[in-house]
Amino acid sequence: MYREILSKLPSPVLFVRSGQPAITYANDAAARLFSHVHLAEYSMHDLLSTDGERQKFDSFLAAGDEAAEFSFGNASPFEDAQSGQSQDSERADANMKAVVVRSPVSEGIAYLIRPLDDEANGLGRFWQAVQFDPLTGLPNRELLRDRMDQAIRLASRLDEAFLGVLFVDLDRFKKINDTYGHAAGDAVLVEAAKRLRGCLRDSDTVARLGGDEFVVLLPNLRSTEDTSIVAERILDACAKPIEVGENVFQISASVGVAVWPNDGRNVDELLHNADMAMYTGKGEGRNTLRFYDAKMNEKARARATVEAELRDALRDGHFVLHYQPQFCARSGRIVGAEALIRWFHPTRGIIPPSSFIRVAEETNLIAPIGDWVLCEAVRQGRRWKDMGLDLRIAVNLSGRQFGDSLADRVKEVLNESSFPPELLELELTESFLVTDTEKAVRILSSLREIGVRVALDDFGTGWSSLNYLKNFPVDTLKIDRSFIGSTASEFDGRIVRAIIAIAREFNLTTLAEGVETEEQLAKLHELGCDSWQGYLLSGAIPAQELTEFCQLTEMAENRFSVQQRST
Ligand SMILES: Nc1nc2c(ncn2[C@@H]2O[C@H](COP(=O)(O)O[C@H]3[C@@H](O)[C@H](n4cnc5c(=O)[nH]c(N)nc54)O[C@@H]3COP(=O)(O)O)[C@@H](O)[C@H]2O)c(=O)[nH]1
Repeated sequence: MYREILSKLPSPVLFVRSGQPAITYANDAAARLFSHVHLAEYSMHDLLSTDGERQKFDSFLAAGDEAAEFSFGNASPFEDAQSGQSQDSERADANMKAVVVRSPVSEGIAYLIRPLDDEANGLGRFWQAVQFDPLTGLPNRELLRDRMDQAIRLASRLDEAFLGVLFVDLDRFKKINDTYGHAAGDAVLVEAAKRLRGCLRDSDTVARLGGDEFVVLLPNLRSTEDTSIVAERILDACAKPIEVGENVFQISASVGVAVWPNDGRNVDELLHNADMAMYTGKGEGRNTLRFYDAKMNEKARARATVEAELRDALRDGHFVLHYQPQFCARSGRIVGAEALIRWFHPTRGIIPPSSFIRVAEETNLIAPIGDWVLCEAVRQGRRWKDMGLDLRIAVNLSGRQFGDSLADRVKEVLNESSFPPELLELELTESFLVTDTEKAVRILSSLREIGVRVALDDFGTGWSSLNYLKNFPVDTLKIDRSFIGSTASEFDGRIVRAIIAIAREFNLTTLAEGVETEEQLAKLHELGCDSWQGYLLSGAIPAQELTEFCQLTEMAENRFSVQQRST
């Protein structure tokens, strides 16, 4: 009962048990005063305002006096964030009376606190540091959680009240940080924080969780639609250019929304679901607004299962490569083979890459999987070479593999199998080249030095810029199957002709993919395409079948020549 009374006392009280460094107990008023910070993680020393006060406190403990008075709350052990100086000269925020308590149950010191400031102002810089993000001055995660918790309690007592939680993540922020340095990144964050604050009412909270992640709390909403009005305002505010020194940055934001009570009953669920909505939107493009729906959780669970199974597959050797033959248009001979991964799932059978490459990329499992593909394809190329088949092996790369260490790794893999570099062709898409052109030129040049070939996959679909061809050392343009079409009438002759003309101009070879009919092949030949692949003669097949296929085509010399077909 006494504990109950103590907890309800309007004055803040702390207690530290003898022999323990940290605060043992805080009554409700003290917890409120310190904004529900975990006081058990702090000692009384942490709370005292100056070195002088701390010395006085130590002497009090050493002397064994029954009571003493101290002031605390300001400089404490924390340095001034701007100057790095301690602030001993500044005023205290509270007075504290320390009283020794000796009872049969417990022995220690009780501290009775009398705040000098009003509670709403908090306890100066000490609590500022504990509850606010030092860069932007916004509430941090702890304070946000506390405010969300309070807002949920309040809304629970009201009829038809809603809370909106908006998870905001800046797009392209990492690139600014990496390219222009942390000072520029910090300036962008400060400006973004200011803009977010400007989109809200005083009673709303915007907190910075860390990095480029912010959360907006809209308490006591009358309608869930209000969240979209604020979210749209945030998207607009973030999409305006940000000037930092001489640079102008064009960023945007992705926003995910979860609404209490429909999308989560507590702080964790709301934050998790708003985050998931944001993440789903970001996956579909930038500058997006997504509202949480329960299916996102199902998708996330399914994704987590695939991720775990992919790890098992890599460990247990459940991936295999199939090879799709590539034909020379003039001779009709097989000149190469594209390695395409397949997953032999123990219960679900063969799973095509379209069902797992994206998860592998999102989880970065694509790095070890892609490395396995490279090694296995080169080993197979070596086996064919040993049989007298000089096939060029094409390997698809993920953007995640396209880094500064790529050339060294490729060299290592080629050396391990003594495989000629000119028989390896790495396929990449133009999207690899757009984010950091200097880096792309560096990587492609080191691949060129080794002597491996590079093909631009899906050429003409999306990012194409003739500048790439001028600046990037590549060897082959793969004409995307969407231009070849599935019937003769869908064959886009103008585009295919243009791609072939561009390739000639830049001294590159062309390879058409997705050739399914004789008519398409005849047209490609007419337009002067160098090589092709497609279901017309073969999809991707196991290595052994391709060996037999090559032997057969060798026997039927020139059987597949387009020249012969078209004449
Ligand atoms: N990073 C990696 N990506 C890989 C790897 N292996 C495959 N992939 C990528 O997955 C996508 C789907 O590949 P897949 O299901 O194997 O499909 C390939 C061919 O089977 C298919 N194809 C071939 N001929 C035809 C045809 O005549 N018609 C038709 N409709 N489809 C055909 O095309 C796919 C090959 O495409 P591309 O890579 O653009 O040449 C695909 O994007 C693969 O790139 C891997 O190891 N790593």
